[in-house]
Amino acid sequence: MTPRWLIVPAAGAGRRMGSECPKQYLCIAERPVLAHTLARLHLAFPEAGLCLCLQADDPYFSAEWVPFADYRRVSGGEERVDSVLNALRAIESEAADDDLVLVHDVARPCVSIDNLLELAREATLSASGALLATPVADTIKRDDAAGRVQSTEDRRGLWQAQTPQGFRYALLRQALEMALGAEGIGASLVTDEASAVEALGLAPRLVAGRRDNIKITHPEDLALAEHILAAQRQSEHIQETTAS
Ligand SMILES: Nc1ccn([C@@H]2O[C@H](COP(=O)(O)OP(=O)(O)OP(=O)(O)O)[C@@H](O)[C@H]2O)c(=O)n1
Ligand SMILES: C[C@](O)(CO)[C@H](O)COP(=O)(O)O
Repeated sequence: MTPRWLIVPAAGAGRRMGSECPKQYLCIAERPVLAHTLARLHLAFPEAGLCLCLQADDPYFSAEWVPFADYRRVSGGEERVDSVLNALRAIESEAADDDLVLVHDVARPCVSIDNLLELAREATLSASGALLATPVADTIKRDDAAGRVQSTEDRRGLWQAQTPQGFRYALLRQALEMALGAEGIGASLVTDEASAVEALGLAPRLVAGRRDNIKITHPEDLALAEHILAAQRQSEHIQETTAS
């Protein structure tokens, strides 16, 4: 099932990147990260409605990077999860309770089409939604707040969450309104949409994704993303050549 709505949080400041402009506007292969991410989402879900969360005074954005016919610009919030809730509120009058909503970080331009389609399928089948994730492949250490190892964590059963994460509109709206409400767990603990749904006592499905669906966060991630996108383009070219 193709999602009715795509929410793309793109209102972050990119502090950990330390660049002049927010990381979503840094260029890879002569196009901003934002353009790559939106193009990838459009390739998978051309008919979806896009809600793009941007800083209200974002001076970098250009509509030329938006391939979607149906798109809305939504003001971002203080935290990532606030931006997502703003988008859900913005489409309230148009959304049906069982509309499938996918939320995908603008900072993840390398997500594969196959993973996007598989996540949408699993999110459709799971009443509690679904998220892309990868099993932890490194040993996990917990520090003692003084730069030393306090403990080694049992990594069995641990996953690194990615995006997209997909849920029905009514469930995601209820989960975020409750998590961020006066009695909620608060934005600092809602670092992804799934955690708000889990706070309702539900268990979203984990969908094993590719490890190269990286979130561009630190300076070294940009060159890595550029390499991944180049390799994906080469692979797609080879597949097209073989098919023709
Ligand atoms: N108030 C916010 C904060 C983040 N994001 C978006 O959420 C995604 C994941 O957040 P993160 O990687 O933390 O981005 P930043 O918050 O920009 O990075 P930093 O924490 O380094 O400032 C990004 O696409 C970012 O643009 C958002 O829409 N609104
Ligand atoms: C949503 C997310 O990408 C899942 O791993 C991650 O939680 C975003 O965290 P950030 O600190 O807002 O980058």
